[in-house]
Parts: sequence; structure tokens; C-alpha cells
Amino acid sequence: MRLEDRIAKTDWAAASTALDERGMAKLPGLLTAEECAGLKPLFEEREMFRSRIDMARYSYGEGVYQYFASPLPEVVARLRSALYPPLGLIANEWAERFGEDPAWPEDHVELLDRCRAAGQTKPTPLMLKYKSGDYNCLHQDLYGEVHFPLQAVIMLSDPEKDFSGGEFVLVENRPRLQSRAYVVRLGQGDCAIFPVREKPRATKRGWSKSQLRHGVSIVEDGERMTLGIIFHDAA
Ligand SMILES: O=C(O)CCC(=O)C(=O)O
Ligand SMILES: [Fe+2]
Repeated sequence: MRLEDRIAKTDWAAASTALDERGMAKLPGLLTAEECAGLKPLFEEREMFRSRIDMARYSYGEGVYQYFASPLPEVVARLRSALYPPLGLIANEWAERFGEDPAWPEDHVELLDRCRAAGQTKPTPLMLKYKSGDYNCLHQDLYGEVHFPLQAVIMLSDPEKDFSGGEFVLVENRPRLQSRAYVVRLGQGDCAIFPVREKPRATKRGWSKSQLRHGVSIVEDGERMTLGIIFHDAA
């Protein structure tokens, strides 16, 4: 099945409910093992990337990540534009709940136009590589004034064979409550959708906002690679 068809066949109502209730929706098997295997070697092709970050240098964690340069590899570009429309609908529902203008555009091209107008022109999709002992501190991926509220991460490695530990972690800070952690084990090709910064939370008095940060727990052994899709571009 084509990637676009896999995305169209996703149960987006269930994904939306999972995002509401838990702050994360898992799309199992979004990429095939072959697609994952095709992406992983790109990490070594320096010219594919616009920048390389050694996480320890900035105290972001330990490991390396690289932002793709334009033009994005075909699978990455297709994932970004095909995942966007259903997420745009969810983002607009969230905006309404927050009493904001539900003005996220229908198409990803229009979101990129909006980013460009705000001076955000650098592509943000990235690949991350962690080895034994590496980790990614809890953080948020905000790269400018325009920030689309949802993002995706796709597991390229196979946790059955390639690594242990290194779980994707989402931590929610709810007003006046202690933090809640959510850990979802991602298999190879699985995608997790999660909030960039905040999500609506139902309270007795209507909707409030909880704040989210995500990261990766310490990799016990092996090598773990992921593909991150952030929908807004960076300044
Ligand atoms: O490697 C991961 O699972 C997390 C990557 C990440 O922080 C991101 O995609 O924004
Ligand atoms: Fe991130």
C-alpha cells in the first residue's frame, strides 16, 4: 500500500481520542521495514543535512541528530505533507477549545508559506541516532513564532534486534498537578503523534492547557535511530 493510502486508512478518530486522553497517538507500522532500512543509511550522507548537532555539546542529552537540507528525501517529504491534513483538523479543534482562531490551513504548503512569511525557512525534519548510554533530555521543538501544535516521530530501528532501553517518553505537566509520564514502546516503522508544546485538558470548568515535553530514556545497548517530523520550519 502507498504511504499516502496507509495514512488515509489510519483511524484518525481513534488517534484524536488517544491524543485527548493520553497526549500521544501511535500509528503502528506507518513505514515498512524496507522504508526504514532505506532511510537509516542517509544519516551518513552529510550532504543530505543542513546541520548536525552533537547533543552533549548543548547539554541536550547524548547522541547526534541532523536536520535534513532541502529538498527533503522523497519519503520524508511525502510523510510530512500526507500526515499534515488530518493533524491540521485536530489542531483546529484544539484551537477552538482554547478559544483561539482555528486557522491552521488545509495543506502543508500553506503552512510553509506562513512559516516563510515569519522568516522560518529552514526545514526541520531530522534524523536522530543514539548509541549505548545515549539519551534525549525532555524538551519541546519550537523553532519560531509559527509552531504547528503536533509533531511525529517514527522508529527506524527494530527494538527487537537493534537496541534495548531508549523508550520514547512524553511528560505532561497539568496545572496544579504533579507531572505524568507516558512511555510507549515503538516498534520498527511505528509512528507516535504528540503535542509540540501543549494540549487541551478537560476540566470541570472547561478546557485548560497542559504542557508537554518529550525525550528518550537512556539506551541500554545497541543503536536506536528515529525520524522526527516537525511541521513548521525553523528561523
Ligand atoms: O528519538 C526520539 O524518539 C525522539 C526524537 C525527538 O525528539 C523528535 O523527533 O523531536
Ligand atoms: Fe524532539
